[in-house]
Amino acid sequence: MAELLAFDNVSAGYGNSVVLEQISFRMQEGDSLAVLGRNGVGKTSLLITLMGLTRRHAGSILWRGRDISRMPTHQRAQSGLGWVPQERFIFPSLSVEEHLTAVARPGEWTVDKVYRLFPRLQERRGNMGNQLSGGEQQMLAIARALMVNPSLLLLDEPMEGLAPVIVQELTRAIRSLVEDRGLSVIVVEQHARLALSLTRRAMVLDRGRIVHESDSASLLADDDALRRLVAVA
Ligand SMILES: Nc1ncnc2c1ncn2[C@@H]1O[C@H](COP(=O)(O)OP(=O)(O)OP(=O)(O)O)[C@@H](O)[C@H]1O
Repeated sequence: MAELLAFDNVSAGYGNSVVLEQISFRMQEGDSLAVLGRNGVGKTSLLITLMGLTRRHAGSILWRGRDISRMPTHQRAQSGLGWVPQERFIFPSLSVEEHLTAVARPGEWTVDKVYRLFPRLQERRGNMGNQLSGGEQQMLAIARALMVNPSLLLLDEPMEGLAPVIVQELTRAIRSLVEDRGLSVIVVEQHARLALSLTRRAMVLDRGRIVHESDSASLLADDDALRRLVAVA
């Protein structure tokens, strides 16, 4: 399989402060990676460093073998990085369908296809962003990222603050993206067990460094390691 992404000794942060230190990892096409860790250890910073929104102090980021370390954020998105930020950024005065058509790029994903993945969005197609529940906004944020036809989907705490029934719906959709369609994903999640059940590989951060890497299934089966690394009960 072709190499999709490589972080090579990346240190990055905000202004002079460094919050990610010497991060190195690789992803192949079709890989799925859970990024776990306690609050404030740098999980979101990892995703936004990939999107070019932190200050890089050292190291390089290779995307399909090309160094994108200096590439502006919009070009990273155009080259196949589909970012679903924690804040969701849904526009109050655009309808569901307008959110989707506004960003559409040619490729596998169409409005009809994302409606099949999220039937709830089809029911709400004419509703404005501010008329959606938190769960529907999250579905729309993922659907909008898919409309750009990304090669790698970056999900930042997609289940945060959502009711169990919505978490189930989102889990089903993300699982189908990963398992049936072979889409490459990085999932940052506080729900460690859920993220591990959705992915093939896992990485745990602590104070900006990688402190654990393994396949997701073996970490999921190791209660002691989960407690020690991510404080999961
Ligand atoms: N815009 C910013 N400016 C300065 N420091 C920041 C900024 N955003 C995050 N930080 C700091 O960077 C560190 C890592 O934060 P980050 O949000 O990446 O962690 P996280 O693991 O995603 O946490 P959480 O689970 O709480 O979202 C924290 O110490 C945080 O205070």
